[in-house]
Amino acid sequence: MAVEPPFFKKYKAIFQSSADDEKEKFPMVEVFEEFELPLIDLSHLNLGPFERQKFIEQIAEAASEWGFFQIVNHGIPEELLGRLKHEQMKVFQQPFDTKANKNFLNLSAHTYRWGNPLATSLSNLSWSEALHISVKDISKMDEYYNLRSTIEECAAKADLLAQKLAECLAQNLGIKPNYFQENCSSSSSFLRMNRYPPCPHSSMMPGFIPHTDTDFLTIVSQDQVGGLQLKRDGRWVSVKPNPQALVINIGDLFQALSNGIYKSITHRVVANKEVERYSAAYFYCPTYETVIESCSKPGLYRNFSFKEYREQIEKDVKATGDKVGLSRFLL
Ligand SMILES: O=C(O)CCC(=O)C(=O)O
Ligand SMILES: [Fe+2]
Repeated sequence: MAVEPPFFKKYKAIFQSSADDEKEKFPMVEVFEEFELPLIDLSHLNLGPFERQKFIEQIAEAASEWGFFQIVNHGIPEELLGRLKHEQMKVFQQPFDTKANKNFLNLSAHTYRWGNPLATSLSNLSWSEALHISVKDISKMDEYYNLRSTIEECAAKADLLAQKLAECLAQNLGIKPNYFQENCSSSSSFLRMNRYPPCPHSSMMPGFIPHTDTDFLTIVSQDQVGGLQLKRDGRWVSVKPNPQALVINIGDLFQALSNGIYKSITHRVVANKEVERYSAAYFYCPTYETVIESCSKPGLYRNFSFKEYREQIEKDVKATGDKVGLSRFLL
């Protein structure tokens, strides 16, 4: 039984119509270099007040200059991340028909995504498959015990790490220390496992379309293949994989909360031509009722609840094929 999603079959018309369209040919190859993101050592947080302050300044600078950074000594054991990848490989090796079944893993119908249902051209067709799981639903996954328990363990560890980072970033802005404890519950976040099959046309189409993340911050564990790119000064920059590090990026909600000081940066993934790539991302989110309000005045954005933000995105994606995002909420 076939494992790979039927990209060519489903998107036949798009592949045919773009075959002789010169414009479509090389949208993915304008990368100029592989970049090492700011690399920050989390163990400094526990060395005393001076080191802690230095750590906070470092991540705050990375969050405002880059919107992205990497952390080492992050407290999520390498063994656990290895186990997650192993389980991830196993689950994506299931037949496509099994993965696409609406009851797959006993989770909701939209958990499994492949390609982009709204793709209109190669440039907005994602050559990847993903399992997007709400943390509150993990306990329902009773059939795949190892996957479930591994995800559970990862989500718990990632949640603590996300909270720690968010609190440091907030402290730098003068936001009260318990802001995240009050507004994020351990089940308001999401975990996404991504798989990028080898892509014969990786110079023509993204593995994951350019986007910003809809959360406070994201923790990404990527394997050695590479392909994650972020937009900096109008150019695409590749993030060099570092096996010891986790990638952290600021999401839309922290950009709004920080009144534009921290940047939610557009990023994408380019799939590899020959080998598959895996990544897992933890999206640190508040409860739906949480109202996001700029921490300083005058605010760049009007207040909005997380629920309103998600609903607006859903509307925009349906209407335009893309998320409009924070610019909708500018004052
Ligand atoms: O695969 C990656 O490295 C990043 C994936 C990503 O940006 C996402 O899942 O939002
Ligand atoms: Fe992302």
